[in-house]
Amino acid sequence: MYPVETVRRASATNPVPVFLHSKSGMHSTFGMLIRRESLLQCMAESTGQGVGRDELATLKLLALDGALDESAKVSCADLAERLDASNQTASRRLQRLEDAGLLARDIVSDGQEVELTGDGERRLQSEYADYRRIFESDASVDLTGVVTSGMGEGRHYITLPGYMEQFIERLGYEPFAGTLNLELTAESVRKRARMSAIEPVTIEGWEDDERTYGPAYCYPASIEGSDGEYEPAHVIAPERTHHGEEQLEVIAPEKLREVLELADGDEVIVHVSE
Ligand SMILES: Cc1cc2nc3c(=O)[nH]c(=O)nc-3n(C[C@H](O)[C@H](O)[C@H](O)COP(=O)(O)O)c2cc1C
Ligand SMILES: Nc1ccn([C@@H]2O[C@H](COP(=O)(O)OP(=O)(O)O)[C@@H](O)[C@H]2O)c(=O)n1
Ligand SMILES: [Mg+2]
Repeated sequence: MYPVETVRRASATNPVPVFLHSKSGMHSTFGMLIRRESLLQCMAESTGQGVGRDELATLKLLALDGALDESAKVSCADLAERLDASNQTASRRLQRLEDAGLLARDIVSDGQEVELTGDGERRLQSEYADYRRIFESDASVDLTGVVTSGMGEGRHYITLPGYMEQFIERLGYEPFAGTLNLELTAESVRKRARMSAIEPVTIEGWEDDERTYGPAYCYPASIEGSDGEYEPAHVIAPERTHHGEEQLEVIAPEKLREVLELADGDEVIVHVSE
């Protein structure tokens, strides 16, 4: 068991829409997106990052200028004009984006070269996912990864009655005791953020006498191996996890290693859709 403090928690750049689907009243009276936006701002302020709506708009503009795949040259004066802001404001926004790790900058003699970092791209992907959610009803995403062995903890968590009872009721099946772990390709790690365009089934957190257990979000999926495709299954994203974004965990009523004849290193495609 790992101390809870070492656990990676969902953050503003994490695709898992933890806050949108929390049953703790986060979105009871306000529109979801407004609420999330204010939450992001508030998180940014509380961590001193200062990344809010204005900085995100700046980040989008830089991506449109080509700063996503390679560095792009910008001048503060030009940026200021396009943002309808002063030079000083434009400069401050770039600084904040850099401080928050969303933008890499290189000052050159006649301006600066900027490029979005991985976190910067993920932040925009997450915005994009929100818009897909608003405008597209049949959002789906295909993720590719290879089967890996994890820490052997999945079995423990899946079979805890506090989770199991909810799985049976909300997913309509009793999951096999464990999670199939996949190590995603670099491209799929980036694409993963698009999952937040898909409405997950929420498994709520709970507590016993000793500790609290975090919520988890289940995204409907089918799993395609070289031997065929399996459904039903769900990508499970626990709010508290020891894994990074390159690991995807999948649950299903049966042992996927057996039904799809999978072994470590085999490639599978996970089709996630509503
Ligand atoms: C339904 C579910 C709930 C979980 N809740 C917690 C939790 O409350 N605290 C925690 O430290 N880890 C939690 N985990 C995450 C595990 O500790 C771990 O990150 C991961 O699921 C282990 O997977 P592996 O054994 O397949 O590598 C949860 C996992 C699942 C599947
Ligand atoms: N639906 C599932 C869930 C887990 N599994 C496998 O069942 C075993 C137990 O899952 P686990 O999550 O406790 O173990 P690890 O993923 O940590 O190796 C692992 O070998 C998983 O890959 C599976 O084949 N199909
Ligand atoms: Mg597992």
